[in-house]
Formats: sequence, C-alpha cells, structure tokens
Amino acid sequence: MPADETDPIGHAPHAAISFEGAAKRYADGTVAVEDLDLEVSAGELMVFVGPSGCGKSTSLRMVNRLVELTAGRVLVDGEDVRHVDPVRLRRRIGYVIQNVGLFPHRTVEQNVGVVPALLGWSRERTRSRSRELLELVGLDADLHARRYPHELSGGQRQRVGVARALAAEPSVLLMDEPFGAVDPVGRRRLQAEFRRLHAELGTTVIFVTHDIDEAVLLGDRVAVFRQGGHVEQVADPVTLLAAPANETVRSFIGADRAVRLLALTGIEAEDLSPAAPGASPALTVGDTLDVALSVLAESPAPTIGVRGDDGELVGSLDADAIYRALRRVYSAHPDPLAEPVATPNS
Ligand SMILES: Nc1ncnc2c1ncn2[C@@H]1O[C@H](COP(=O)(O)OP(=O)(O)OP(=O)(O)O)[C@@H](O)[C@H]1O
Repeated sequence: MPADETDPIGHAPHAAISFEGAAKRYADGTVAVEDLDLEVSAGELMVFVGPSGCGKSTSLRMVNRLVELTAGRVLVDGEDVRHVDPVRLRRRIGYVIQNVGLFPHRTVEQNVGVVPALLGWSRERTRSRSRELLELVGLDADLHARRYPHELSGGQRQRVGVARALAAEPSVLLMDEPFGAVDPVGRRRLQAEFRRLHAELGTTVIFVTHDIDEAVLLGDRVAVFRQGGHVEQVADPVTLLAAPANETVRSFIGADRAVRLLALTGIEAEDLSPAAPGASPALTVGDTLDVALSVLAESPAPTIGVRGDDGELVGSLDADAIYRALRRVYSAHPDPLAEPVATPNS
C-alpha cells in the first residue's frame, strides 16, 4: 500500500477537528490567538467570522500547520497535527485562499491535478478526476480544461481553486476568504453553489470570512471571534441572529439581523390563513420569507396563495403571516439580551 494511504489524517472520509487550548504568539510578541477551544464535527461546515485581525486566519492555518502553535494542540480525527509531517498533512487537507494562486503556466486541468500527481495517481486517473471536479464546480470541462488561468474570469479562477483543493479527496477543506475578490453577484452565486457542493460531498469545512451575510448563508454553525482569537458564540445561523449571546455579538451582527433572518426562515403551513377559493398559488411551503416578502410587495393583491409539496393550495400568505413566522422563530430562540417584560405581579 502506498505510504499516503496509511496516513491516518485524511484517511477518514470526513474528519472532526478539535482545537484544545490552541494559542499562537508570533515572534514579535503579538498574541493572535490566546486560548482557543472549539470542536468542528465531522462533515460540518463551520464558519469563523469576526472583525479584521481577530485571529481567524491564524486559527485556520493551525490546522494545516502553516501556523505552528505556541501552546495547546489541534487534532484532526483524533490525531495531533504536530505528529504528522506537514507536507503530507497539506496534501490531505484542501486549502483555498483569496486569489487562489493558480500556476499561471499550467492549464486549468493541470492545476486541478497538482496534488493527485504528487500523490502518484496515474495520469489517466488524475485527468478524469480533474475533469469530474471541473464539472462539479460548474465549469464545462471541454471548454475550460485546456485554458490557462489568465483566460478565466475571477469567479472561474476561484472555482478552479475549489476544484484543486478537492482533487485529492481531502477529509478537511480550509477556506480563507475564498470569494473575497469576486464581484457581489458572482459571489452570491459561488456561495449558493458551494453550499450545494458541501451538501453533496459532506467534507468537513472551516470557512473564514468577515462578512456576516456570507457566514449565516453558508454555515451549519458560525463561530463569532473577537480580538485575540476569543470565540464569543458558536451557534447555528438562526440562533445567532435571533438570540445573540452578548452585546459584542449583537453589535457585530448589526441592527438589521431581523432582515437577515428573513432569508433563513421558511414559510410553514401554520403561518398561513385559509386559502381564498380559486386563489392561484405563487409561493410554496418552505420558500423563505425574503422571497415571500418580495412576491407580496410586487403583488397587486394583499394575499398570496401558497401550495404544499404536492402542488395543492394549502393556505394564503399576507404581511401578518410573515410577522407570525418571524415571531415563531424568535419564541423558539429566546433572546438572552432581551429586556424582561414587566408583568402585573412583578
Ligand atoms: N506573521 C505574523 N507576525 C506577527 N503578527 C501577525 C502575523 N500574522 C498575523 N499577525 C497578527 O495576528 C493577529 C491576527 O491575525 P489574523 O490574520 O489571524 O486575523 P484575521 O482575523 O484573519 O484578520 P483578517 O480578517 O484581516 O484577515 C493580527 O493582529 C495580525 O496583525
């Protein structure tokens, strides 16, 4: 068996990652990360979000040893990364950064095949894997495989970067502001496609961003950092928006958190009023409230028919229904910072 196949890291299909008292003090004395304890479950898409300089990238790069810890440890699937040769570690952990760093004199296909080639895969296996991955990230292999990086758009280059990081079937993917340099429209599309890709592959991902919209759109869970690599809250996106743990998190998320919740909350049958007979449905149960709101805003009628999964009309939605749906979310996630409501006996 080739040496790499016995390597414990990367062998599990989807590895868990643990930070245990992880710390980094740089040579100039800067304490980038003081004492990080965090578990990322196998197959989870974990987002690190926080202001500039709070230690997100440093924490991420501890996992593939681009940053060496000064205290504590990081485990990938139970294995202390310091016990694994860094070169072999990095071949098994995908890494995507802003502006990707593709090799300019190699074709797209050769760029994607870099790590498989290093791992000694046959030329044919490398080639078919590269083409399969290009299709997976939404690039037509016949059209793009033989192009050079300068013949692609910025968004296409980022897709090649993601394909390259996935090429050797990594059990962990580390992504540091991967879509940061892409224009806003292309960026939304890449985010949606990456979400779909993750659902399909189930690779464990840590994704660094300073954009809270990106964080709540992508993350299974989101870790909010503040300076020094301190994690203020780790929660699923809806909990984070509806019930921020403290003022630091609340002010980082911003005043428009309710608006952000609209995009994360689906219409449920219980939110609806009985359907008017003959109403033609323009929404489906499960559509998100931001979609419902824009359909409602553009409709001359104050109510919109909603169909169930079977296509049958199940009720109608009006502005009150959107309000009820949001209240449903808030009451399921009590806000720890809310002012207590005075009762007659208190
Ligand atoms: N090589 C280095 N030497 C000294 N200090 C460093 C080094 N790399 C990072 N730092 C410092 O460590 C702190 C954390 O940096 P880090 O890049 O991890 O933050 P970040 O949250 O990823 O920021 P950003 O969102 O701006 O990329 C910052 O104060 C930064 O200046």
